[in-house]
Amino acid sequence: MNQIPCALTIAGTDPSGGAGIQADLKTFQEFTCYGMSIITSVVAQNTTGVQDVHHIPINMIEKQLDSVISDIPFQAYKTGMIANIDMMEVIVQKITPLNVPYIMDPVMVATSGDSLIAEEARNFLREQLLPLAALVTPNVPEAEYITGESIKTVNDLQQAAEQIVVKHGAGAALVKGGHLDGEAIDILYDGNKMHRFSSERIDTNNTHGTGCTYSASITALLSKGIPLPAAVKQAKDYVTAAIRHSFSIGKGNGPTNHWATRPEEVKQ
Ligand SMILES: Nc1ncnc2c1ncn2[C@@H]1O[C@H](COP(=O)(O)OP(=O)(O)O)[C@@H](O)[C@H]1O
Ligand SMILES: Cc1ncc(COP(=O)(O)O)c(N)n1
Repeated sequence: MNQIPCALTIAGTDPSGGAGIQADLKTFQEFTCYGMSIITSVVAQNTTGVQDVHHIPINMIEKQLDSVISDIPFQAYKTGMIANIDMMEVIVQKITPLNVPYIMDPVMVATSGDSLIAEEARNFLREQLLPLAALVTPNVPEAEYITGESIKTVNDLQQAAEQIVVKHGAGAALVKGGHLDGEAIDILYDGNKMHRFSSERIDTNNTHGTGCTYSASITALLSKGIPLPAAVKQAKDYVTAAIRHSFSIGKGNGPTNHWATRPEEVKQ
């Protein structure tokens, strides 16, 4: 057994450092969790949008997974951008035997509006990957796709969270209200209880990578054995501070600030 908590992310890259693998590893580091990463796609993107995408060949994704899984135990892992069905199939095959929490950020569209996964892969993601997840963290458009229902209110967030667990088979669902108006309210349904996490809405365009940062924080905390509602509460506080102190760098939606609120154990 490792002394240090270890977490793995399986996702695409962001050379401008705000989203994807880069955001995940920065977040793991801030939570004093040893971070590892499997790259699915190299994405030419920045704060203004996605310029191009190069998908890593399937056999290299498989080999990367084998390299990590055969060598270093980890206590939680997450997926972000998985662009097509072939990638999803190899990931399902490799992760199904793992007996640690799987956090799925069902990444479909970047903050800039660019699509990050093939149209036909969305269905596969919902039918094959989602039921393996201990937690899935959709934003409003993603939850609308998964449930087929439109989401406009907090009540709709609650219904979507319940449906994603009861009907679609995720262990728990955290439906994020970042795309609604008013307070930034997220709803967690853990199969037993509805939990509500809210913060004031911060007036900023710097929200590039907020979803990646949030799900990576939860993954890091779960790798330490922190129970799910407490992990989401701490992660919500972290991402809110990271948005509040976000950087106005770049020409578009700037990135979050990972140094804004260091977790307690780091401060001590
Ligand atoms: N302007 C904002 N002010 C405060 N919190 C926000 C803001 N925008 C998003 N959030 C929060 O950031 C987190 C990520 O949510 P969201 O932006 O919906 O996800 P995604 O990046 O996947 O689209 C959620 O906790 C959401 O409530
Ligand atoms: C490789 C990659 N993965 C995910 C996102 C979504 O980012 P956001 O957290 O802003 O929704 C992104 N822009 N790029």
